[in-house]
Amino acid sequence: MDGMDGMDDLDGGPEGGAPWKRMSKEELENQYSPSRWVVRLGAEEALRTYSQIGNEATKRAQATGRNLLDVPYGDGEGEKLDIYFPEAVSEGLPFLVFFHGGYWQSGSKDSSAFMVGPLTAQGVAVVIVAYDVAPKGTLDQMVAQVTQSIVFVQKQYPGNQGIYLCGHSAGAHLAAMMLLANWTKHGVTPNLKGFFLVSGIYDLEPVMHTSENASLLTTLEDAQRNSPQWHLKTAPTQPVDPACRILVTVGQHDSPEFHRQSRELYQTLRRGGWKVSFEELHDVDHFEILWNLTQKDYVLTQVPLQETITGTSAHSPLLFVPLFISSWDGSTRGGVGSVPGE
Ligand SMILES: N[C@@H](CC(=O)c1ccccc1NC=O)C(=O)O
Repeated sequence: MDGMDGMDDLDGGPEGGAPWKRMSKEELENQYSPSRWVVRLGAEEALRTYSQIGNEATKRAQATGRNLLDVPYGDGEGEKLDIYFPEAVSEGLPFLVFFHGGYWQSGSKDSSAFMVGPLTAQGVAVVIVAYDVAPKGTLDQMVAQVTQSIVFVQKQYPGNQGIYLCGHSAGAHLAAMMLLANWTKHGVTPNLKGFFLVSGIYDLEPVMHTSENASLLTTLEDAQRNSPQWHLKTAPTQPVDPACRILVTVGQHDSPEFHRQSRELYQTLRRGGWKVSFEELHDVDHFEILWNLTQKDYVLTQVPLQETITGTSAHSPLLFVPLFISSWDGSTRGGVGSVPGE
């Protein structure tokens, strides 16, 4: 079940120092440019397709279901969220709250409703959160906004059947930062039941050294303060709800650095006592991993698998899991950090 011991030391490794520290500037740049690793499209085309699929999914979601759009969760202009409800009215709904990616400097809630169709069809309310990307927002502000959005959902829907956080890429970083949140400060403890962390970055130090993102993080202190991997390693946290689960996923075609980031977060969380699973998703890149979430069929066809992996009821938003593993062909299960039956 383990098999990964000895691989999780951020500053360890046979030659000493994290692997990225031995990379040339160009190599580091390459490792942290997800679009350079796509296999079926060119980089530009992949980014364009990603926006297009996100836009279309959002238009569809807004036109077909019950929703509340541009709901303010704070006083700031950018502090808005969209809520998409399932058709069946129910007292206590599970909520999936999604944070988009875009390297903390692009992306928007208006093109990120990828998973709304399949999840609302399964009885899950989906919340897509906007936050102030750079240069308007700093990382500290984005983390504060995301925290506030979750507090808002809990206060607005105190009878919810669980809040499940999902983030992609930079959004997975923001979701993972919520593992460290001090909720008592906010006067409410959200009913957090699960985290779905998709192709995220959890140690921000290497990002400091990439051109595109240098403006986000100017000091090592900024990077560490905003690195869930760093905090969880030095001061492990505990879930408020012991049943809370975490799924850390990365696409097969994500870069080796993205793989390392996910694996190391998984290992640190496992050591800290969290109920965490790791999945490398077969034959998907950094963007396709999210496109798959628009595909309703996967939910319906993979229910038995979902039961196996999560051990939860068929009406749980962990139906998300089968979406993630939609292209699973049997050969990647049980691979690197996966914890069968957990
Ligand atoms: N300039 C980046 C863009 C990028 O990383 C990205 C784009 C859309 C959604 C998520 C992304 N990555 C992490 O947040 C790239 O080379 O792919």
